Amino acid sequence: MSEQKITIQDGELNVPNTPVIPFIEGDGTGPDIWSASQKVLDNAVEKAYGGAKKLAWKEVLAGQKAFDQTGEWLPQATLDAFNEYLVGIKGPLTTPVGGGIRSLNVALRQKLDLYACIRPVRWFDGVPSPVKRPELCNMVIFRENTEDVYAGIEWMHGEEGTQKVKDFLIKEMGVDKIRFPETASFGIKPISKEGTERLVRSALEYTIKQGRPSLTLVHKGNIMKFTEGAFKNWGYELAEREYGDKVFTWAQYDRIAEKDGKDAANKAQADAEAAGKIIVKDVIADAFLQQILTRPAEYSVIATMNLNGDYVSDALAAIVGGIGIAPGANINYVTGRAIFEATHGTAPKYAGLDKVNPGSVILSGAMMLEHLGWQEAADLIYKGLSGAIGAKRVTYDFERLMEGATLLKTSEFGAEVSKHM
Ligand SMILES: NC(=O)C1=CN([C@@H]2O[C@H](COP(=O)(O)OP(=O)(O)OC[C@H]3O[C@@H](n4cnc5c(N)ncnc54)[C@H](OP(=O)(O)O)[C@@H]3O)[C@@H](O)[C@H]2O)C=CC1
Ligand SMILES: O=C(O)CCC(=O)C(=O)O
Ligand SMILES: [Mg+2]
Repeated sequence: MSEQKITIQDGELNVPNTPVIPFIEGDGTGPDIWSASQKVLDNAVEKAYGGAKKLAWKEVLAGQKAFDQTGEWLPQATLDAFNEYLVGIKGPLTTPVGGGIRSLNVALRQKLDLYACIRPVRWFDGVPSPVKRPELCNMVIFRENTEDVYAGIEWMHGEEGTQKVKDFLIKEMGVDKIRFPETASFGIKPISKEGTERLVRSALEYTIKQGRPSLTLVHKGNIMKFTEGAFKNWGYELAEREYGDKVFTWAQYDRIAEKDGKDAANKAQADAEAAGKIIVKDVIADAFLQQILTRPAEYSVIATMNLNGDYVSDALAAIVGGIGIAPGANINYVTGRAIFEATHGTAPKYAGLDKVNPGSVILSGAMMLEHLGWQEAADLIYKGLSGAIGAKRVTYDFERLMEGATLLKTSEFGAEVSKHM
């Protein structure tokens, strides 16, 4: 079978039977996880299609391996490959704290304009959880992936440029609220209408397609009024303008309540729900983080900005069993470009030990197969993973919390997933 490129036409992917899929192995635990995951993906495709379809893997470099081999952390050839082949997958890449290179993960998302980070959070039967009813947590996070403080526009105290920024703020803009101006560093948080609208549109399209009941805009708009507050307002406006016949928003609720009273607003919402409309609502981020523990069933699809999405992803992953089983995708729905990756990082203390859970990358691979339209292969992965967990043959993260479980290495768990397909 000859290898071919995935292409896109009129917003639809054309997926050949042997698509070239660029992959980054990743830093830290990345190589262990990738090696196990790649085998699971290949086995699922082989079993689903009996050789009629095959993933043609193409390794591309990023992170430490790229630096060692090319002197660059993120070579242009890697970006070119993701641009050319459209759909790829990656292991985690290390980002130093407080200095050094900026995040390569963020750079990939920004340079390829992968504006939506989609992280489904669902519980697999038998996975140990810190809450009593983990099955009530069934959410899909749509995290804006290119803006916010992740733009990396910041100035370190004492460095060139910081004085200029401070002078501009204080002298030209009349800012008098910088508590310790002599020792302050500064950061900028850009949130745009375009960025918000394309993210919320993607989340709403997903909500409609999946028949989910609600979309919640998570923000800290009470404090950051013109960035996070604007996200909320632009989100509601977009929902009403483009999906008016399919949604009922809490902005509409407020307008009805103000004009005709709360009873009328409650009735309008109940009527909308009865008519199968999607409820578009919002919640302030700190309240959301407590309600995902106390009332998780009230939330379904979540749309939020970059930093909130990062925090919320790990918090929700913990509820359904932790970061070892938390997949994700970075997608641009217009260009068709996508890179699938786990929510977790490189877990450096476990690097090279063949120890950590490959579940997040395996499930990210299943998301990739679904994105390609290879649902049969994705379903085999869900079946295999459920089977391995059901047999209580799991990696350390689950084994330490499960009674009567058998401890497996990363590679052994991968093989166990394949066995149960
Ligand atoms: N997209 C990406 O590539 C990401 C990269 N990073 C980067 O990764 C590096 C390390 O970040 P850190 O904050 O330590 O976060 P990590 O997610 O790498 O690790 C934190 C903890 O999560 C648990 N964990 C992580 N991965 C797994 C796994 N596969 N199976 C089971 N448990 C797992 C471990 O918990 P325990 O100790 O309880 O065993 C680990 O100590 C940083 O440089 C960071 O920037 C971070 C997030 C995403
Ligand atoms: O890029 C990084 O190192 C961290 C990214 C991260 O935590 C995330 O995307 O969830
Ligand atoms: Mg994170």
